[in-house]
Amino acid sequence: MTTFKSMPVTEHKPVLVIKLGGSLLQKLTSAFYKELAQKTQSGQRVVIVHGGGPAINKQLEERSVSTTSVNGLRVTSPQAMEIVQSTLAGLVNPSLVHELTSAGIRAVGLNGFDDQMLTCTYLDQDVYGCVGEIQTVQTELIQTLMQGGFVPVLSCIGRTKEGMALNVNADTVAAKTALALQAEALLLVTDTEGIKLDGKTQNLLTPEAIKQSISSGDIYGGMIPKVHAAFDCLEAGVASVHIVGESLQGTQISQEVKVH
Ligand SMILES: Nc1ncnc2c1ncn2[C@@H]1O[C@H](COP(=O)(O)OP(=O)(O)O)[C@@H](O)[C@H]1O
Ligand SMILES: CC(=O)N[C@@H](CCC(=O)OP(=O)(O)O)C(=O)O
Repeated sequence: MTTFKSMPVTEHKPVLVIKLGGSLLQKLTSAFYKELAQKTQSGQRVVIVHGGGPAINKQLEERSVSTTSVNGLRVTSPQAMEIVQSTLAGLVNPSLVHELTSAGIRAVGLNGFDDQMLTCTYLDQDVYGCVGEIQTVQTELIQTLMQGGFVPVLSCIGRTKEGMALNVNADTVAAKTALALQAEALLLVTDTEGIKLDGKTQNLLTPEAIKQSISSGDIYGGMIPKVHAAFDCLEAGVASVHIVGESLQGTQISQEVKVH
């Protein structure tokens, strides 16, 4: 059961949580950053959560450390965890913050250790090693930064109460953060323009249809943590969840199929 600690709400401005997948971080165009800058400069509150799977793979390979994946999650040994942490917090996060600030966005890099933001337990140490299950999202720092006009940029490193770093899938961090902030919308931005079935991007899918496509193997791998993140949010009241490409076009996941 995840608990959320947040500030007493004095003003409730809508928040948009945008998760940038590692698969597209290197490929983001200046048009994308410009659009994001326009959103933030118009007063939209934005929190960015990022992954970095390909960058982690590169660093692991350079150090000859191999990892496997179970249910779309990286099985993370203590040795791999050091590389995950140093890659996400030391390379990917500063590089993204640089791109954002260059586009005029007042971005501030964070990870789950900052003000004890993401407190985790081990998901299942025997199966996954150093992978975290988020127990608490402390939003006070994020809220304070947004009130000051900054854009928090959060990498998906969690911490145990004892101060051990744990690897958390970035889609899950984005979903839990959206829930804690009672965000109006969650955008999971990835390298494909939404969920494709039979080669076609689906504009709208229900959780039921997605579960069937997972069983049939039409939704697999890195898409699985994304759709689970979407289900968690929809169940808990984040009204709008989208899996999109860089153009911000793609698939909306909704309990209801709209009839036009
Ligand atoms: N039905 C599907 N439609 C689109 N992509 C899918 C589907 N099922 C699995 N995928 C895979 O999910 C990938 C996106 O997940 P992932 O690589 O983890 O991205 P990110 O780094 O953005 O989190 C796509 O590139 C694609 O290979
Ligand atoms: C536990 C787990 O799988 N963690 C992910 C964290 C990075 C991530 O989620 O990056 P993407 O956005 O590129 O998928 C990993 O080690 O790859």
